[in-house]
Amino acid sequence: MKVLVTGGARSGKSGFAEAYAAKLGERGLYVATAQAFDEEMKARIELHQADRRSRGFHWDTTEEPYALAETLRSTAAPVILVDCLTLWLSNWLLRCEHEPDAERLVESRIDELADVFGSMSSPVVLVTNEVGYGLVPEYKLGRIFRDLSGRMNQKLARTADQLVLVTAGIPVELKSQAFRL
Ligand SMILES: Nc1nc2c(ncn2[C@@H]2O[C@H](COP(=O)(O)OP(=O)(O)OP(=O)(O)O)[C@@H](O)[C@H]2O)c(=O)[nH]1
Repeated sequence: MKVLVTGGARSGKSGFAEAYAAKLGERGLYVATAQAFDEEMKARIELHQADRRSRGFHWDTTEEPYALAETLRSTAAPVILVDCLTLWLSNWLLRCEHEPDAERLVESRIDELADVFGSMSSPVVLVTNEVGYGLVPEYKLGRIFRDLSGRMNQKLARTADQLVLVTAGIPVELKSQAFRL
């Protein structure tokens, strides 16, 4: 079962993805891609960790800002939840930003991730963001990020058995296993 959960910031997508993943298996691996660059982010992450504990979500946690494909390939966890791909993408773009072919380099990471996602036999839930609804970003890097995010989501949604859009806390199923072509 390959699930892609998408939505805007604070849409409730992480909470939904976590509850859904917990239904797919009692134990699993939570893969966090966020990095605590400042105190605000550190506090936010600690809050998430405390919140998970208080809700009785006792999965193993791993923090992996870059090597997602490798993590998915090597894990023996019965269920995997990754939160979130947008930060993972941004981590890669910032790492490659001074390379002349940054966009192509990051795109090849997306392709690698999509390949691994397609070959997963254990249930996996990936969380991503809808980033393209606003204004065209003023800076080139922002525009590249927006385009890569859109292409990444399309590639993963094509492979997913199920695509869920979360808006204002309400999950809407956009693709179900029954409609997989
Ligand atoms: N490093 C690390 N990051 C974590 C951990 N738990 C959660 N996160 C990160 O927290 C982020 C999600 O939190 P927020 O940014 O507050 O949520 P949001 O995506 O804006 O809001 P929702 O749409 O409501 O989920 C994800 O990118 C996770 O990677 C953890 O244990 N370690």
